[in-house]
Amino acid sequence: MFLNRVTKLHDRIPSQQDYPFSIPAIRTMDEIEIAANVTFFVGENGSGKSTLLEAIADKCEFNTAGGGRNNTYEVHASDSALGDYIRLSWMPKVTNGFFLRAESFYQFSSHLDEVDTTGFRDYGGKSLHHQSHGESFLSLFLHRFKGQAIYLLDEPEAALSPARQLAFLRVLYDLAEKEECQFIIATHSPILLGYPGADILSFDHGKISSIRYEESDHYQITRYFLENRERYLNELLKEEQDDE
Ligand SMILES: Nc1ncnc2c1ncn2[C@@H]1O[C@H](COP(=O)(O)OP(=O)(O)OP(=O)(O)O)[C@@H](O)[C@H]1O
Repeated sequence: MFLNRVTKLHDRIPSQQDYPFSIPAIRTMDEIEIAANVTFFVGENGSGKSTLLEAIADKCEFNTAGGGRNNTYEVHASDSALGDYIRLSWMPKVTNGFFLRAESFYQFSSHLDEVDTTGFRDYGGKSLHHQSHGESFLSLFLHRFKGQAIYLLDEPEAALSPARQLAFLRVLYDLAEKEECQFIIATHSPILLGYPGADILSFDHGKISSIRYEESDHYQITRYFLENRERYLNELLKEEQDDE
């Protein structure tokens, strides 16, 4: 493990009312201990997961649109709003890694087409544009990701079928356990969250706190839905009709 703590620099904050400090979990954040090789950020939409992940990518000097340190290309050059207000503590420090952001992966693939001179050696042997969305993600994980590095992934499940999410768990295991790579992953996937031994940090209820897998909404709602689909749908759709 490399990154072991993220500290918010309280004295520098200009206003608690403005983004990103208007987000409750970011406003109340003090210090986050990163306790495992695989850490998940979970929480409701808008709870601040991407904001913090992007700030960590910024401090790692990765391209905040997606990529590693050497990937500079123009795409909504998003200056991290939080990056200047956090400090990362390392033991030891690593500079290798990658920030995966599903929404700008297309632009990253175009950037790679322009600069690659290796026959896409680190990306499965062909342009990412010539692979499906899910295939290109898995190629990245399988070929580009290696030891002594930190990987920041924002909703990697976006492109992956349930079967490929399981395949990703296997890749994650090999990288985290055998190569000792570190991962921080923002996710809504109850499959990915099931990774054994991961630390799950919830951004819900206005604070960032470590929770058990079974405590996550993702696990509870998915489980309840699968076990009670008819009743659940009846209630849900009836409520909508009643509302009309
Ligand atoms: N550049 C910005 N300026 C102002 N507000 C922003 C900006 N980016 C995000 N926000 C707001 O901050 C909140 C947190 O956004 P963020 O993208 O971090 O959430 P998230 O937990 O990653 O959500 P999701 O699960 O939907 O990806 C949201 O309410 C969003 O509208």
